[in-house]
Amino acid sequence: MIKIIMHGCNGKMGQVISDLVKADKEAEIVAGIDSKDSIDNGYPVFTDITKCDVKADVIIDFSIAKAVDALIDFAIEKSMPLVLCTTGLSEAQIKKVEDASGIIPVLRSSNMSLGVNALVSIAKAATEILAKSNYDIEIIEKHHNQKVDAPSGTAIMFAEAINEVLNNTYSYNYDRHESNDPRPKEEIGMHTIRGGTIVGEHSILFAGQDEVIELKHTAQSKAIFANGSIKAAKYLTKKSSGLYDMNNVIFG
Ligand SMILES: NC(=O)C1=CN([C@@H]2O[C@H](COP(=O)(O)OP(=O)(O)OC[C@H]3O[C@@H](n4cnc5c(N)ncnc54)[C@H](OP(=O)(O)O)[C@@H]3O)[C@@H](O)[C@H]2O)C=CC1
Ligand SMILES: O=C(O)C1=N[C@H](C(=O)O)C[C@H](O)C1
Repeated sequence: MIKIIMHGCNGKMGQVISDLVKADKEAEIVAGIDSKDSIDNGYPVFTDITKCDVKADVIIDFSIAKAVDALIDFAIEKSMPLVLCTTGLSEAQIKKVEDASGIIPVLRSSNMSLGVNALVSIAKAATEILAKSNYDIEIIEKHHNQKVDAPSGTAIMFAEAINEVLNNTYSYNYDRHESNDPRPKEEIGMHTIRGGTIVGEHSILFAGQDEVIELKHTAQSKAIFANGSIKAAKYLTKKSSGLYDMNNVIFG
């Protein structure tokens, strides 16, 4: 039975995970950390991370970027593996994550679903063929109206994977609201839509002469991310220090 600390336990993802773990015979949440102790979760909730003294095997995090520095310090101090799912991290925070992975196991992924991680590989293969044939690449992401970061972590993950195939020669153009020129070839357009309760949609458009190919992933519930994070937590408890992602969990 693995013992989990849920960071961001009262949020939308924290609550989905709390419900799923109740039915999981191999895992239990032993404590939560959040900004307020406003929900009866059946486990203790700490509003100050430095006061959390509960022993656990792993931390799952779905919170907010500004909480991540203290979270990393806590995970290192307690020598606890960390599954880091919060998006919108700064470059300095990403560096801090990398440094932390020299001390503890850290799994960071902007999308915990099997489908998105499979689509990243498909998008890379498509880029090999289509970018060389002068297709333009645009990424469109849609999310609910409560999301605070833009573009989504997943959109950035797609862009970085595609750009890696292109030897990192493409730049990113966000929404083009100030553009007066035709589109240069070597850019990836990034577009954000926010509305209602959209769980998460990501499209990668390859637009060529008189034809368009669209790769699309639609999240139909938050359970796909929650289940991925629980699998990742189980995986990480068996690992030594290092930086992991969902490819390690899904594809071995
Ligand atoms: N990697 C993935 O697959 C996925 C990643 N995400 C990412 O996860 C994050 C959370 O998403 P979601 O659950 O929808 O967001 P929510 O806003 O619903 O939940 C975040 C929770 O974190 C709490 N919080 C705020 N400050 C702190 C703090 N200092 N310490 C601990 N908790 C704190 C918030 O409290 P309060 O409301 O009071 O501020 C809230 O309860 C986002 O960055 C999102 O993009 C989401 C889905 C999938
Ligand atoms: O905030 C969300 O909801 C989601 N955030 C992640 C992101 O920024 O990519 C993953 C998922 O799309 C849902």
